[in-house]
Amino acid sequence: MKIIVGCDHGGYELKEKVVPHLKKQNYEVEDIGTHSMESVDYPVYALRVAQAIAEGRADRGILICGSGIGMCMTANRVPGVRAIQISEPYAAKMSRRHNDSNILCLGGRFIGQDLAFEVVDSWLKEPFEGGRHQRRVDLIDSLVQGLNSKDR
Ligand SMILES: O=C(CO)[C@H](O)[C@H](O)[C@H](O)COP(=O)(O)O
Repeated sequence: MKIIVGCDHGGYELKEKVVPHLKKQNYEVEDIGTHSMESVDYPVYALRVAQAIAEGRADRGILICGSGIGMCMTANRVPGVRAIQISEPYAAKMSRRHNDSNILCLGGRFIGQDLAFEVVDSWLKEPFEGGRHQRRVDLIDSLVQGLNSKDR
């Protein structure tokens, strides 16, 4: 599984811990930065990761900013992205089982290393259940397409 990871300055410290944690488990990881604590704008990184997921250049994305909220808002503007902002493992699992979430957004200022690892690991390992949940996930995209249709 290939995982693309992005962060802003608020998520940099946690990202620096999450990337080696993923590599240790033999995931293929692309780290698109940022690569320091210097202040940057989170939408730039969120969009890069979201586009990579939408275009199939990576299987999953992880975005980390101060709260994870701005990253999540931005990523969900890209069709095909189902980003979540959460801080606990059961929500991570449910977002996989029922929503087939493909980007996990974490708050580097909200969550410590151990809990972050637990959330990431639960999220990566949990499968999507499909069935009635696939119908509902498909509806998300079709409803958005309807909203964007010129015929409406
Ligand atoms: O986008 C965010 C909130 O949704 C992130 O937490 C940012 O990291 C944060 O807004 C950056 O704030 P700063 O005061 O510029 O460090």
